[in-house]
Amino acid sequence: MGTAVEAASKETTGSALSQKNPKVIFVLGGPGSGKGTQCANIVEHFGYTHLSAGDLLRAEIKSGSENGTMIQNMIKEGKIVPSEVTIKLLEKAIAENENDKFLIDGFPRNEENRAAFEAVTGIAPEFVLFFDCPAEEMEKRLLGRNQGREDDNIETIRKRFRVYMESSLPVIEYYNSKGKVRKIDAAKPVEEVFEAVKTLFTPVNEKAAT
Ligand SMILES: Nc1ncnc2c1ncn2[C@@H]1O[C@H](COP(=O)(O)OP(=O)(O)OP(=O)(O)O)[C@@H](O)[C@H]1O
Ligand SMILES: Nc1ccn([C@@H]2O[C@H](COP(=O)(O)O)[C@@H](O)[C@H]2O)c(=O)n1
Ligand SMILES: [Mg+2]
Repeated sequence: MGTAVEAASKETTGSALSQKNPKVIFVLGGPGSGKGTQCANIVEHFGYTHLSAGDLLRAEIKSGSENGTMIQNMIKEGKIVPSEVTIKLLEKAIAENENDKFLIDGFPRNEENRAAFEAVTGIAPEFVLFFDCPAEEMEKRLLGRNQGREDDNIETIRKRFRVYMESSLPVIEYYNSKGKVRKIDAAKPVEEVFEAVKTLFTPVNEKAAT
């Protein structure tokens, strides 16, 4: 059977993205750090398409897919869904969109996600936008989010924090060692965070003119 990465790389030639060379930015940070909020701002100002891995998984549950029950159970437990499932959803979303620049939010969440995405798609991110926020602030935001998410309860939030520390931070460290991480202080108010984000998306010549 082999590892997920081996299985994934066998599919590279048949990747749904073989006709496309998209520009990808990974948007990472703890649960509730503000990834979705800031992605919406970036979409509005800079013309990217936002793909949230969590939203794609939740849509897959709603669609009545055969993987729905498994995904629902993993989300309830704050666990990471196997890469092949999430990568297929991301590939399809990228392939079906006419845009060629994407914010991939909440992915890669662990080393398996990272290595399998690279093996399947051959895509390396332009950079990794990392929202750095203290756990107490993230907990407060998640408990106040009020969007009816099944994982916004204190028990699941604690599990998600553990997975973030153990599995997701090492991925951020990996990209940091490659000089790809752009760290933003995400504990500030939304507008201030976006001011910092903007500087990463504004071309250098435009910055000089202002
Ligand atoms: N800078 C901020 N200051 C205060 N509240 C914020 C800030 N950014 C986002 N929020 C609020 O915090 C909550 C979580 O934000 P958001 O959904 O963007 O986080 P996320 O990183 O996408 O979380 P998850 O990983 O759970 O999807 C939302 O209710 C949002 O309105
Ligand atoms: N790469 C991913 C991303 C998310 N999940 C699961 O979805 C949950 C919610 O994700 P958000 O980004 O919307 O917070 C997350 O806790 C995981 O259960 C995943 O498996 N793989
Ligand atoms: Mg989100």
